[in-house]
Amino acid sequence: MTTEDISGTTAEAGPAAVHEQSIVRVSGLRKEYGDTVALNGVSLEIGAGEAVAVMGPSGCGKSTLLNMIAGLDRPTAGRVHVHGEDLGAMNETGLALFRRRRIGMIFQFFNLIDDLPTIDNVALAAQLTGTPTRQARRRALELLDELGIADRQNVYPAALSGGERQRAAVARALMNRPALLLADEPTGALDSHAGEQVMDLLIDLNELGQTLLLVTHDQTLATRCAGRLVMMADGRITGERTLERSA
Ligand SMILES: Nc1ncnc2c1ncn2[C@@H]1O[C@H](COP(=O)(O)OP(=O)(O)OP(=O)(O)O)[C@@H](O)[C@H]1O
Repeated sequence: MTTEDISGTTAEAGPAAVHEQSIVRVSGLRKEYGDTVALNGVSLEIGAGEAVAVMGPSGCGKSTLLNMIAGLDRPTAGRVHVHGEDLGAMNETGLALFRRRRIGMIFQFFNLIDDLPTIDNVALAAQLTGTPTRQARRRALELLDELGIADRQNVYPAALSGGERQRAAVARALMNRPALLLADEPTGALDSHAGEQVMDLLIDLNELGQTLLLVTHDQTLATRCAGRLVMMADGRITGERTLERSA
């Protein structure tokens, strides 16, 4: 696999460029849901090419942080910059465009569309940004091929295994060559073998230069895939450390 083939991230974001350029800059982030303070002053910077895992007890604000960085929800206070863009300065249309073009997301339960064959689930991500159908399907097929599931292109999600579904979801997330790949418990619904495959895939992508932010309860996933671990509790970052990737 080459960087261009799969992540589409160019050499400028390769391992040598780690930290030279911030992909994520979050400062003083606060998020309230009624009386609940989900985030209470979170600041975090992620350099190009980094793989960062966020861990912490249930309800500590991990998914809320991910959602703010993805522009899926707006903070009560604080700033989020992704790839140099200030999310707070964007209107809803701008945020939707930003998400489609700059962010790839994978979730525990894949979020594939049941009524679309695998290839169209993947291609749709590019079609929504205006890429012509033929071109989008061509890239979708290339990605499915790189991820080892090209033979499943015409199968509907219900007939895919868990690991194949997550691979399809990764392909969809990579369609628009995102600056940032966000993963929320990406192995949470998978058996150990499929989980291993998805971990290997995330490691490969990061080694090719893809910046990765991962939320997980799974210590193995964090230590295998990430180079930095950020610990959260009660809506705050309580510590962080560099990880030696355990291959
Ligand atoms: N849309 C929402 N409306 C109201 N409260 C919310 C909403 N989203 C999150 N919360 C609350 O904010 C807090 C942080 O939730 P969040 O989902 O970010 O935690 P988490 O660390 O990701 O948890 P888990 O590990 O269980 O997924 C929790 O108290 C949660 O109940």
